[in-house]
Parts: sequence; C-alpha cells; structure tokens
Amino acid sequence: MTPGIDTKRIVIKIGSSSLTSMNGEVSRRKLEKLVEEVVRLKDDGHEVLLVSSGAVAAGYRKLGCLTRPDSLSERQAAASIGQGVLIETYSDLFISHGYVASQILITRSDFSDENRYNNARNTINVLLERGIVPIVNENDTITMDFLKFGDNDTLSAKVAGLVDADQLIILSDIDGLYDSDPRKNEDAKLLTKVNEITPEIEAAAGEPGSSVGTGGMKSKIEAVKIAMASGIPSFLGKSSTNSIVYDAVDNNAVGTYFEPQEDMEELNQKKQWIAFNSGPEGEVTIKPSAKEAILENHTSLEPSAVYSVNGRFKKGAVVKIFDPTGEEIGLGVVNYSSKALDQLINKIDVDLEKYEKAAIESEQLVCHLDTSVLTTV
Ligand SMILES: Nc1ncnc2c1ncn2[C@@H]1O[C@H](COP(=O)(O)OP(=O)(O)O)[C@@H](O)[C@H]1O
Ligand SMILES: N[C@@H](CCC(=O)OP(=O)(O)O)C(=O)O
Repeated sequence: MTPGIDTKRIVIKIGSSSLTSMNGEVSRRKLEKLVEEVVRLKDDGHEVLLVSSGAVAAGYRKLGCLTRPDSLSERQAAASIGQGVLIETYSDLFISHGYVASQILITRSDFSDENRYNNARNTINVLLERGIVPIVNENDTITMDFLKFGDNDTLSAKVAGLVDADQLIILSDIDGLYDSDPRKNEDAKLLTKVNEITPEIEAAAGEPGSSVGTGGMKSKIEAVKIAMASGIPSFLGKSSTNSIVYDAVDNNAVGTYFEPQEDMEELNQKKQWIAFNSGPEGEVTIKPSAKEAILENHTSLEPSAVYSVNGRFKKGAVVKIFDPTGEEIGLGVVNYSSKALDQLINKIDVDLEKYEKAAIESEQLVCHLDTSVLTTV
C-alpha cells in the first residue's frame, strides 16, 4: 500500500455506453482500461466495488437484434447473454492482474426485505474485506419492469449506502454535470462542485445521450441525492479520460464533485433502508401539532397523535406519514398493526400496556427528506 493513503471503500458505477462498442459488443479495450484503474486502487489498499451496466447492450446482437430491443422479454433475453459475457471478460482481466472478481445480481425486492438487505451487506462485506472485487448489476433477466430499480445509477447509490462507502464514482460518456444539456446548448458549462441539488440542477439534467444508456443525467442526479442523504460524496466524470478513477479518488479529476453539506443530517443505515429501499405498506395521517413536534424536535409519534390509518399493515411495517392537508411529511416504522392502531385511536378495546409504546419511535422516522427522493422508494 502506498504510504500516506488511507484505505477507502469506493463504489464505481459504469454505464453501458462506456463498456460496449458501437456494434453492440463488449469492448474488451474499454473494460481493460477500467480494470487497470481499479487494480491501481486495489494495489494502494482500497476496497472497490463495481456497479456495471452493459448486460443488455452486450447481448442484443448475439440474440439476433440489430438495435437495443423495445420489448421487455427480448431485453431480458439479451441481458441473459450479455451478463455472462461481461462477467467472463471482467473475471479474466482481474485474474490477469492477480485479483478475483465476483458477480452479484440484485432485484429491488431483495432490498425491500430488511433481512435480505442486511444479508446482502454481510456477504458484500466478506468479499470486500477479503480483497475481492464484487461486480453488481440488476438481475435484468428475471425482474419484472414494475419491480425494477430501473437504472444502475440509483442502484449504485443504494449499494454505496448499503456498504457504507466513502465515495461513489459514476462514470459515463460525459465529463460531468453541465448547467444545461450540452446536446441542446453548446454554451452549457461544466459544474465542477455541487453542494446541493437545487430545482435548477434537476431541470438541467436531461435524458440519455446514447441509444444504449437508460437513465441519462436525470437518474444520475437522483443517485447523487440518495448518496448525499447517506453522507457519501460522489463524483461524476468521463470513463474514457485517462486515470479518471484514480484522480477522482485523489480529488484531482476533471468532472463534477458532489459534497454533502456539512450541517446536513446524515441518515444512519436503518433510516437509509426505510427511506430508499423499504417500500411503504400503508399510510397514517397525523394531527397538526404532531407534525411540528416531529419536524422540529424529531420526537416519537404517540398513538394519540395519529388522526387516521389507511391500508392494512403489520407491526414493523414502513408507512407514509401525511398531515391533514394531505402533504407527505415522511416515512416511519410502525409499532402497531393497522388494526391495533385503529383500535387505539378510536379507543376500542384499548390495551393500556401497548398504549405506552409510541406508534413510531423517533429513530424510525425519516422526515425532512425531499419528496422526490422519497418517491424513489
Ligand atoms: N445537464 C446535463 N449535463 C451532462 N449531460 C447531460 C445533461 N443532460 C443530459 N445529459 C446527457 O446524459 C448522458 C449520460 O447519460 P446516459 O446516456 O444514461 O449514460 P450512461 O450509459 O453512462 O449511464 C450524456 O451523454 C448527456 O448527453
Ligand atoms: N442493468 C442494465 C443497465 C441499466 C442502466 O442503468 O444502464 P446505463 O444507463 O447504461 O447505466 C444492463 O446491464 O443492461
């Protein structure tokens, strides 16, 4: 390990356009460049996890399609071919440098179940601690469209939160975030440092630039918001730039650095799971006085603060919390089932012992988050 370098845990996301050639084949040369950069970081003692797209892009030609297919089943079939080709190439390249790669395919339902989520963390921790390079992709072949993460940008931010990464590096075909879509405005300027995702930035972030990219700048900004809320700094840069990954870790690369604000409340692992992965099962509406208490003082929510309950959920479920005007305040984990909570607020067969517990404890409340981040759950 190079003297003076602290070991960092780094998650690198690379997009389809950065891994495949124009004719829909895995580009060994592009993968080689990435692997060589990861190897430099590994030689310095860092832990590196890759979130790699490219399964569909690397497989559709071999499936017999001339362009990226429109139908879901053809894309899933293409991913089934391309994922194998990708991992074989990565694995070969890492072995030639003395490192071992592993494959992890994730579906959104793996993350919405807290036990499976924690299990994924334990497995990845073992791999990282033993020097392996885990390579993560969405399990495209078996995931239904409406159950997908949808894009690997948000997946990479969620994975970075899962493993408590020190930095998220997103590599694309563009050298950072511009103040407007550079394809539409030739005067667009590169933003080198961003501390807050403002509505202007969201408006500037447009659609994909290539026929194989899926998320475009929009999903990269969503990803960065999740990383920021989890206290993880991110970098966005161009995959083909020389030494981009190494320089990004060194804070010395051309691109956009996203730094979480110092006074921002950083979500702990439990709250990250609630906010970004859980998938709410019901709704509670609370009284106006309780809204102030949870937003200003972060206090627990007593059953007496609950105005009404919507949906059927079990004790321990994640629910959305609304104020009486219908504005969404945040998310929380309930200590009562919907039936018990309904009985408590209507004082039917009230079990006083149970009543002493808060309906939602403050450490299981996620408030203050921008609704557009919350809606990504
Ligand atoms: N404000 C913006 N700044 C930079 N790029 C933008 C912006 N708005 C839209 N884009 C487009 O987003 C593209 C990158 O997203 P995408 O095509 O999904 O790449 P990847 O396959 O790497 O995920 C860029 O090539 C660019 O054309
Ligand atoms: N999971 C898909 C990629 C999804 C995705 O986000 O693609 P991209 O916008 O190229 O990062 C695949 O491997 O083809």
